[in-house]
Amino acid sequence: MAAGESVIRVRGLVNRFGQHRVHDGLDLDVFSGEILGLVGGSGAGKTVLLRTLLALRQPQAGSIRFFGEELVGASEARLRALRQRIGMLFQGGALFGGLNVIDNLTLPLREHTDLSSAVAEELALIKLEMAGLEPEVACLYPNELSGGMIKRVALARALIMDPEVLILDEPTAGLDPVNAAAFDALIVELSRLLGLTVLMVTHDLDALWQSTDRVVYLGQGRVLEQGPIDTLSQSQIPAVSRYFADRRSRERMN
Ligand SMILES: Nc1ncnc2c1ncn2[C@@H]1O[C@H](COP(=O)(O)OP(=O)(O)OP(=O)(O)O)[C@@H](O)[C@H]1O
Repeated sequence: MAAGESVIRVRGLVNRFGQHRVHDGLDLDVFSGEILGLVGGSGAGKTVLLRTLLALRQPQAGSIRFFGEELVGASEARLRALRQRIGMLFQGGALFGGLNVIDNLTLPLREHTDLSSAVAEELALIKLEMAGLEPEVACLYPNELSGGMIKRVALARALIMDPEVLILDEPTAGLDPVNAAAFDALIVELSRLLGLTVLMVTHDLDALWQSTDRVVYLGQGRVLEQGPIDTLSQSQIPAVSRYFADRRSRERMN
């Protein structure tokens, strides 16, 4: 897909819980090769949007195109094929506690490919290295890993099927500033190296400044404003400027 084309194109998205319209005609584009930050106040609908993009939830109305293909109403077989082109890093890592690192990493390969165990393990070790981890980590269990290592293993697993799009839900939440900055730098490096398109939900101002090409602010069920972070952080829209002022004062207190 050429740079500048929409990898994800959302139009007129409506998500409703009873009378509560979380998304009310939301339009969003994620362009090929960009790192897009998604922000918004608590309850703005960021998680519901990610779940809808991953087809874990059917919206009440609207269109979602991934790589030009409509996802809303697609067959389970088509969704499986699409999901293989998307890497997802959930908050907290979502690693399987009963499996060691190498088995967590090779699980998607065992489910979706016919690769031999030896090749799958070789690939997993390459992804571990890409995520900045030593091969010795492969035989550890999740409860033997630090918070930063869990994020990196989860990132290695998100990359295991060579996705074209990476979706990250608060990737640096819970990390100290040094580990968070290192993780942000890794995301930028991998995105450039692999030509990945990245959609990242984050409240972390440092991550927004260091990593993103563009930021989208979600509010009142729609995209209220979008642009580079220096533009957004000086927005004249009251909800957006309040959000950034609030984040700045929280980060000063930490
Ligand atoms: N399964 C559900 N049933 C009813 N309401 C829901 C459900 N899931 C989400 N909501 C509502 O949808 C709204 C958006 O929730 P969502 O989790 O997407 O917010 P968010 O932007 O991710 O917030 P935060 O930054 O606090 O994580 C909230 O008002 C929430 O209560």
